[in-house]
Amino acid sequence: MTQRKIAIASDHAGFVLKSKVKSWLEEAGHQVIDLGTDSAESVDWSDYGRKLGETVAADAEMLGVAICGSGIGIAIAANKVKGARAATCMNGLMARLTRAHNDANILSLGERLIGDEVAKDCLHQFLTTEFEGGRHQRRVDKLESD
Ligand SMILES: O=C(CO)[C@H](O)[C@H](O)[C@H](O)COP(=O)(O)O
Repeated sequence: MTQRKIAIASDHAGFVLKSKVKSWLEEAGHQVIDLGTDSAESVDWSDYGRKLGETVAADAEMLGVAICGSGIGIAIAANKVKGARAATCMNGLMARLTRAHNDANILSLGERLIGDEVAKDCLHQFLTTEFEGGRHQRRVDKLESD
């Protein structure tokens, strides 16, 4: 697998899975930038989603992993940032398709909704699938037109 720069962020409800994701990615040789949160103390997904969106959107080579309880709130926050394309995924097929068709640059996971094996499969698919371009590029480009 190509080694990547991967930023990760979670709220308190995603903190445990974020710690595991960090280990799995580092074991696989990826460079991980951990944007927090750093404990299970209650924080706001809106802050961490924005921070992750800004970090990933600023570097075309970077991918991101966002985690909250459902994977929804933190993705909504990341997607407010221009250039961030976060997709909440519940299985590996969704993670593969959002890379292949949407050129998603942030995988969003819900710690309260999926187990470790599903999370690992989502990560694997997300990191090993290339954007297909072509007709999909035209659609993604329209996201950036004002
Ligand atoms: O944003 C969410 C809902 O889409 C996440 O699941 C949050 O992690 C959740 O709302 C946090 O809830 P809590 O009761 O404050 O732990």
